[in-house]
Amino acid sequence: LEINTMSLDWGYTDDNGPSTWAEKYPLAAGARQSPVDIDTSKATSDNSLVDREIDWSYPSNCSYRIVNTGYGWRVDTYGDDTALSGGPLSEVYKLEQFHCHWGATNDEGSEHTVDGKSYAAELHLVHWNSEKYSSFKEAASQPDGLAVLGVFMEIGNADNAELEKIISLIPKIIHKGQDSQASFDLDFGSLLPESKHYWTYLGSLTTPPCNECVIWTVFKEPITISERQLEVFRSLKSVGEEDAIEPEEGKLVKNYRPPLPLGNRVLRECGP
Ligand SMILES: NS(=O)(=O)c1cc(F)ccc1F
Ligand SMILES: [Zn+2]
Repeated sequence: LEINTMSLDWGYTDDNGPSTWAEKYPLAAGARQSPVDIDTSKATSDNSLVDREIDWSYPSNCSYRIVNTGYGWRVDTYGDDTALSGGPLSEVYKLEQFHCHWGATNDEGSEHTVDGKSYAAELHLVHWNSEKYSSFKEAASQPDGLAVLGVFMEIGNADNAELEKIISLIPKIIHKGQDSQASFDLDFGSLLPESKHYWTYLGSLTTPPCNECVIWTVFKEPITISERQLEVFRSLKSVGEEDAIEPEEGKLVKNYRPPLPLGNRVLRECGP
């Protein structure tokens, strides 16, 4: 008798959420985990980052694939002519993908918090050290393998026009496993805040297997998205089309990991 419990290995519900991850993914209990609460009084602005602003160059027109991972949407880029350098980075990193985390209500949803404050959502642009390693997969097993840019998102009256290009594709990927190929000109510059001021620290992937391979750079200034746009995120489903469940079930209303202790890690900042 084979019972298909279809239970996810991990997720964000009470029985498979962040507090249970370490049972199957021991790295989740490590001392260099992400996200963290950014205690601004602990941030040091030593001279190591002075005039080392974070530099990115992304293409204006590119083809992308957006996929419903079951944990949210993810846009896979074909990071050929992308480059991230400067700031805390010693090498040039290539953009692999970007995705988002959000909550069921607007007073939660970001993964990093600032002095205990959550934002409504958080955008992650994931890069890998293509100077030292030969693939994203290999880089994800190295302590300096990945560089993730974190951008806080708060609710404003206006839609975010760049994000709208992605949101318009979400109705095509409502169910887990669905994907959509699109080539659109995405101005990444407007997915990032005007100010380049940031905090940086050494951390991990915020989902299992929680590898401790990320140099995190979190921008201080949030970007704004509209409530409607955030509702579209929440309309995604964590189950496949074939999983017969009630229409309201399986909705991805939250996919963020709460903060872990910074421990004795250094939190640096660049810019006021
Ligand atoms: N949320 S994250 O940016 O830490 C992340 C990036 C990946 F490429 C894979 C898993 C992750 F959890
Ligand atoms: Zn993420």
